[in-house]
Amino acid sequence: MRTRGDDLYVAPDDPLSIVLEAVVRAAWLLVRLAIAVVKAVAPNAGSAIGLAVVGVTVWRFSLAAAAGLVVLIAVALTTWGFAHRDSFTRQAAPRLILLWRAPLYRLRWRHVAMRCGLVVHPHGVVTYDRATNQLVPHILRVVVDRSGRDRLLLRLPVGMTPDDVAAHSDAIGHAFGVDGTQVVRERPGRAWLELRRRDLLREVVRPEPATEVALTGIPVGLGDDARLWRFRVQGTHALIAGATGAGKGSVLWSLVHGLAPAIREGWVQVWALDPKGGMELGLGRGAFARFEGGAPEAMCDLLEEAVDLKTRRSLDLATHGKRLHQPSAESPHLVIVIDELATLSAFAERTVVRRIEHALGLLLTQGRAVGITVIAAVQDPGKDVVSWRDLFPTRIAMRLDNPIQVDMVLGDGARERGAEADHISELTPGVAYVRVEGSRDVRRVRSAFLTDEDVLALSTSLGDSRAESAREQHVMEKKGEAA
Ligand SMILES: Nc1ncnc2c1ncn2[C@@H]1O[C@H](COP(=O)(O)OP(=O)(O)OP(=O)(O)O)[C@@H](O)[C@H]1O
Repeated sequence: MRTRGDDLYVAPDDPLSIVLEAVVRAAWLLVRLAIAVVKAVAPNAGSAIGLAVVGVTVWRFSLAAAAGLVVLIAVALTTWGFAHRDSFTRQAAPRLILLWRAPLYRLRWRHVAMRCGLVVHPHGVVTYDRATNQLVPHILRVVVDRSGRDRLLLRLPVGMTPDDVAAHSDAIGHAFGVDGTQVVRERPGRAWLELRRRDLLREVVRPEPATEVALTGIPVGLGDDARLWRFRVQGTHALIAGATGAGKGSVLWSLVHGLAPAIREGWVQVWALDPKGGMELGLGRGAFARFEGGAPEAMCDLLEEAVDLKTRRSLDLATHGKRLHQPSAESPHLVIVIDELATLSAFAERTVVRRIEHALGLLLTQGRAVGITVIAAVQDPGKDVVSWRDLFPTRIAMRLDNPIQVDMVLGDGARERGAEADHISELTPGVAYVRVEGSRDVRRVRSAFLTDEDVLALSTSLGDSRAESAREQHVMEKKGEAA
């Protein structure tokens, strides 16, 4: 006799039950996928509107109508792309890419963050069931910019800092298949994670035509954010560190190129010291008001002359009750360029070494307010240079040999925050990392490249204009004497 219980009994290997279970599981998976897609798409207005329009078209009309709409939009965009490539690349391309990339980042983010170890490890008892949701950063915004970077604005969970994100950013970059990453602080509790998909700095950067000069920011190259790299000259000293062939020379020449109009007008002067016998700076010596290339005593004398100038200017400022020097043709801003700081005193006698160190120390500690800027290049930031390093507010790390040198130049933790100067390729001389003024963040840049012909032309034109103004001054003096 069969009981009620026998009727309900279904054998585990019953084909019908297997199919039913598979259907239920598939439906559940689809629902979860749909929820995940909606959650990933919803925060991005563009993707959300696009999805909604397609959904409504299918619902109100038909699938074919929705497909037709998509094809129509695609044809319109392709025509725009062919007809006006520039405006399409500038305006449409980043927005279109964002439509699919933003949801994709959101869909994969939690999994990638957990796998890469970007997780807060809670202390004490975790009572909230879904606590893991709060242990990885939350993506607040995704931005795709024209320079080939995707930027994710993260809200950090309690217990996590931007440095923690930076420490795991390399692994996250690999997971998303990008070339490089960088972390930039936004405000407390938030940080931008920048993922570099295309490297703007792979191409050689040509110098901008030098126009009006502002000593607070001379354009010397390009940043990987597609903005100009501006080099502050006023009120600072700069140390440029890079292995041989890293492109230190191109930073110096780009700077002289950018200063050229002011040099012509006479309110900026560049004095150059090239301890390597003029190999680097000698080519364009016409650009410099003073040049010494090799003899330690002569270089020392030049530095001491600059110290005398500093003393005179300090007295002058004090007499007139001023705190800051204003450059003018009578009292030009002085830029002292030293091509290899470590060899400046390497071959000098002890007394000369002491004089050089004394003069350099005075210029670095007291020169800024009186319109004197020292810009020194160095190959090995470890050797003999460390004692000077802290006196240079602006520091630039070009290609370096090891990660320790990066922190030595840019400051502790700079390497971890993305300044991978030891990973700069030998094939991209001129690429460097610089500290962003007023913050601990670093920026990746490439200096503009002036060929030897450019340097010679610059040197000749600046040399000629200086000779011309010397002639004019001589004539004026003669007239004055005659009167
Ligand atoms: N910004 C740049 N863009 C493209 N190529 C560059 C750039 N800077 C330098 N180069 C190339 O790299 C070579 C080496 O550059 P440079 O002499 O400036 O390096 P350096 O760091 O001054 O080396 P060293 O310390 O040995 O003098 C140059 O001859 C030039 O061909």
